Amino acid sequence: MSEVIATYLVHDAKGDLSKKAEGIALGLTVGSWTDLPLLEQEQLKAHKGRVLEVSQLENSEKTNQYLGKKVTKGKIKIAYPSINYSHDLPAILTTIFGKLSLDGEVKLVDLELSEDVKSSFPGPAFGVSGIREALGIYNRPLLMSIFKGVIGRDLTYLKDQLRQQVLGGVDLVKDDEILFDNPLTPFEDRIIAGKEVLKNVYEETGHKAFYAVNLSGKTFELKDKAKRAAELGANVLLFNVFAYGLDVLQSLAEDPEISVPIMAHPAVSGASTASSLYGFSSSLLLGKLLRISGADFSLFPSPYGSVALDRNEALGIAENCLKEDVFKKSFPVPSAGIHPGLVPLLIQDFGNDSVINAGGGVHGHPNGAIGGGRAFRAAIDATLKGITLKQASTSDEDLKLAIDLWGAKEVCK
Ligand SMILES: CCCC(=O)/C(O)=C/OP(=O)(O)O
Ligand SMILES: [Mg+2]
Repeated sequence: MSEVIATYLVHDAKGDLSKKAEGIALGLTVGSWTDLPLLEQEQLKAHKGRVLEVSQLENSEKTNQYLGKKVTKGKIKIAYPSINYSHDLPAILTTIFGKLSLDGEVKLVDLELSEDVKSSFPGPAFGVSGIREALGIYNRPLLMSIFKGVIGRDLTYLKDQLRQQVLGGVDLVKDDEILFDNPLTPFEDRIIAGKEVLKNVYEETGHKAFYAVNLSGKTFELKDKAKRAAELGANVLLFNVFAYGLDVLQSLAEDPEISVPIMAHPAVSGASTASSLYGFSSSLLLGKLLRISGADFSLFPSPYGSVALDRNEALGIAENCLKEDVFKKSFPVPSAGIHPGLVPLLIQDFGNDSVINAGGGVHGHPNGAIGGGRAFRAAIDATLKGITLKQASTSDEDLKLAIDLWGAKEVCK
């Protein structure tokens, strides 16, 4: 069947979940049903939403108190025939969660696309395998650092900070998502300067690294900027997807002239995902929908960082990034407040096909960004060898300084 199946989490005051489900299925497709003449019912059958599942879940009294009413919590699955909409996310989301997103305690927690609908989406152009091949790294998580304190600084400062980070052994360096086009470090100049620094470090040390430059500006300027970035040899485009929209990401990812990996930043997405009663699940928005729309990397708050995400949600994002599908896998990038002492947890939870991402955890190291990068690399190496960080720190000063400063969350084997 050519359709999209939506799964909703609902908290319904009327208490009749089946009636609510039927109301949604009809209301978002053919409107009223039973009072239609039989002939019309026959004609509209192909367009009617179908309720696939209704299950009541255990509700908490806390939710009733919060809402000031007794509600019934439930999971509802509804199939929407793809004949009703064009196979793009704006149409699909408007159909399955347009008016409904405004109608009380309803959260969209999953979307399943039939194979023919999936064929309208690009998925990651490079994916985990393509990024690994480009970097020549196959058997460990990637390590990424983040420019910090570059706003108001010039290109010389940016180049030096990039050099320090890469000399520490990181595989990628990303712009912070709040660094936009600006007169001191313009977008194109950052790409050119970044390539120069990365080339110099590679020639000096043999260490290869990529720079993810923040693609920003007005929506209708993005494509030309991205094409220019590709011409200049940009390694990766960082993109604040949710300040623009998933369909804008897709338009960049599927453009053959923009053959550059895209790194999706979750900025602004918290407005849509933070509530347990409304909006989207993080695993759907930051995992599945970013992947089908073409993100090669998906950044999200880790379960133990400075803006911690619920652990199951964070694991759900990673699962949706990596599960076998027609699309290439996208790299999950648990982030925010990450330091070398968290590496065992990160590898336990997210495995090798992930990117360990840190700003303060690199720049805040007593030996600077070089020490921070080296501490992370030592932590990754130790963890993959089954050695505790404490053990490893006896022979690695940078790692010792990091866990003395930030602690270490060892994972008992
Ligand atoms: C979830 C995105 C994290 C991010 O953008 C960022 O800049 C993290 O910085 P640190 O928390 O690692 O300093
Ligand atoms: Mg940031």
